[in-house]
Amino acid sequence: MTKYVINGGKPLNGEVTISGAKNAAVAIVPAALLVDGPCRIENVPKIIDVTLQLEILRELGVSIRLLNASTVEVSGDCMPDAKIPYDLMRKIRASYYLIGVLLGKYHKAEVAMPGGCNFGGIRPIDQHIKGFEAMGATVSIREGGYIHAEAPNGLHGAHIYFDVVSVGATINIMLAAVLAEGMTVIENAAKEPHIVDLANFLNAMGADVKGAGTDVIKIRGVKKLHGGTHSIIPDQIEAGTFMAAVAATGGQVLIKNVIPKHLECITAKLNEMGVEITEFDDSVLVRRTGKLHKANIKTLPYPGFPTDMQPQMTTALCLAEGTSIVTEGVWDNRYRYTEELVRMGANIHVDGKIAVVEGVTELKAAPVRAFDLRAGAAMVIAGLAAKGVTEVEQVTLIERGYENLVEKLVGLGADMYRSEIPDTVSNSMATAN
Ligand SMILES: CC(=O)N[C@H]1[C@@H](OP(=O)(O)OP(=O)(O)OC[C@H]2O[C@@H](n3ccc(=O)[nH]c3=O)[C@H](O)[C@@H]2O)O[C@H](CO)[C@@H](O)[C@@H]1O
Ligand SMILES: C=C(OP(=O)(O)O)C(=O)O
Repeated sequence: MTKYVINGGKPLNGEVTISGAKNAAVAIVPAALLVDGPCRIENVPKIIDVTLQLEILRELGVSIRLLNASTVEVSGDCMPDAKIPYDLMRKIRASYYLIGVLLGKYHKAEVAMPGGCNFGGIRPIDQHIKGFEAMGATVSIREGGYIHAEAPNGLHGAHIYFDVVSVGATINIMLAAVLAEGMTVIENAAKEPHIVDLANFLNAMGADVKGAGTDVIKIRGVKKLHGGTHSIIPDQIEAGTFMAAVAATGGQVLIKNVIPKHLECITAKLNEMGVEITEFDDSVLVRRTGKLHKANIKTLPYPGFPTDMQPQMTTALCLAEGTSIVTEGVWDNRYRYTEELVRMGANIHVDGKIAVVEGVTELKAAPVRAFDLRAGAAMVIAGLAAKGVTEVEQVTLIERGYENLVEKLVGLGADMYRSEIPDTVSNSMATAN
């Protein structure tokens, strides 16, 4: 069992450098398989989801060289028929990008259903399937939870109108379309920064993708892609998490290696809450000295407020004066973590997609669990703000998406450490209890 032990109640001060974006890296790493020749990918975050994505590529026989701590070189050749272990695929969401990649390059794919954060219900892939079918593939779900997709005559361009704005479906269709015959048009596409980063990567390798970052993306298929170099954008959500942490604890932190434009929706909300933010070219200075004010938040697809920042901001709002209303506009159920905040003295009532947060003057330290990646980040923020010792369990879920979180927070003055109790010891403790 691995946990974080946090002796909270101290402000954060200093400088922190943001790593490459998880949700861009987990798309760009498999996208490298579309390329003939080696691709050098820089600013790759050292997080569990990327490690797993690289392991999946190794299962496909791909050669991967780690050139330094944050640069990998991926060769485009693979054994498309190799069976990737189910257990590996279902550990992360982004494993399903292998469908778009393998279907696009080899015209067939058989991969296990993906995993990822559990928001209490299914995470559908109907829009992905609709897109692949429109491009000429047949898709079926087979025994053992495997998705089988094939297009014996190759994929052709298509006009696809998504019923919902989906990051995953937009990426999967972009991956499938770059080598397809003719033009694919995606309408009602997602506009997140990682969609633009993927398009920039693909274009740097010789693809013809236009309109990424708007809700209409046009992809003209090309015969082949060539190798090259690409640097992954900074992680909007990691930066936002540090911003929310400073809001909750107070203090002053310079957050470096960010694209301030990607943070605007978070910056605007924190300003409303009384947090001062100064933007520089590639950094933001976040400062909170006074009280926090209430704010209402509604999560929406980009450029709206990101759902992946909802738990962290709700945690900061627990300490704001007055009543704040949070509305989750993307997922049906992303409030499970609020039970843990209530155990720390927060006053939150959840009704469906709405959480009503009555501010309290302090949170109290308690043992808590990370229910998922961002829920875990919220627990860390709560632990940093609460006086006393908070222990956060199940932190490997947090490490799916945050590089060196403990080291970065300790560098800002947090009093915390990562405690690893070998499984045999923790199992015998559980039995004794
Ligand atoms: C690896 C990755 O990038 N994960 C992110 C990605 O997840 P992911 O790509 O899974 O999320 P989507 O954007 O696809 O989901 C958005 C909404 O669309 C619905 N939907 C999605 C696909 C589909 O075929 N049918 C359908 O109805 C989902 O249930 C959800 O309500 O975007 C989410 C929304 O910003 C983020 O929370 C995740 O961090
Ligand atoms: C929900 C998230 O990730 P995933 O889609 O990979 O589970 C997240 O990054 O907050």
